[in-house]
Amino acid sequence: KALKEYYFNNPMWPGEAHSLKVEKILFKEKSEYQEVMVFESSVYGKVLVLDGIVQLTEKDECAYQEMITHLPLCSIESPKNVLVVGGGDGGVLREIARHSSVELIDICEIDKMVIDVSKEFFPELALGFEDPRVRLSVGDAVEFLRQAAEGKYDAIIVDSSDPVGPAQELVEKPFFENLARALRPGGVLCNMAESMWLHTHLIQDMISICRETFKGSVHYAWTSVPTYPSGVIGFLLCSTEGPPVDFKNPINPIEKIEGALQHRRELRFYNSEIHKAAFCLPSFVKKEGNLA
Ligand SMILES: NCCCN[C@H]1CC[C@H](N)CC1
Repeated sequence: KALKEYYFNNPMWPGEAHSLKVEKILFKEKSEYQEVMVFESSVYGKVLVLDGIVQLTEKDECAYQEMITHLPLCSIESPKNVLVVGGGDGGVLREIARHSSVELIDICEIDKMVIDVSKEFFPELALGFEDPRVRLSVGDAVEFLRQAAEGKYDAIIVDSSDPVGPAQELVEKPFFENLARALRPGGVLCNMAESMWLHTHLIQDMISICRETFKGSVHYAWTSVPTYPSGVIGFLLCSTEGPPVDFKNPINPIEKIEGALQHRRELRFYNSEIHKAAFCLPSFVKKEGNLA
């Protein structure tokens, strides 16, 4: 009931709610930043909820974690230094670990409770923290990016929650400018970019900021995540000035990376065909948001 009420009043999707039957609440506490809850659902396995918003479910998390990771990493020759902003559940780390060329995985997550809860209830995601290449910083990514060395990373993945809580600052221009500064020439950013059904204005604002900040290319891609509002979620793929990046044709296909498909947990959603398809947009999206 509580989950439903919040959805009807949530500014991100006013007037709509998507409900899951709660079999059993497994964890519910307030961290320094948000309310963290885990419950057992009837058909989607365990569910992680932050401030009443579904972050991931065991059944469909593969679509989001695999796409947000491999869309950028399969678009550049051999990624070495990667940064994750957010992603405290560990799912993106699990996916980055499939890329044998990667030598350093920095992650900056603000809420330690999310990490601890994932380790307790979502071992299939938290296994991402076990990779020796992972270097964890618990803190505010805005500060982390201010301090980041110029041109340090080949790829940055912003796996954030919605910009209505701790992640509010992650959609503002100064943050994108620091993301661009921390990337090498021809480096790539993949940013969670909400739903094309619900958030075209927010997406347009982010695209305008990115077009000014990233002098390479800026593209919108999307995937299906049944437990997110409207059932889809998008990603902004940006590259900095330098060697051009063709996001729509993966030059580093996952199928050709030794051991990638089976590394730790089998790849369930992403493949090179769905990579290309992800950039195909409905007409209203191309028209409305000049998201071509
Ligand atoms: N790392 C788990 C996914 C976090 N991404 C967000 C979850 C909530 C959604 N409304 C938007 C994406």
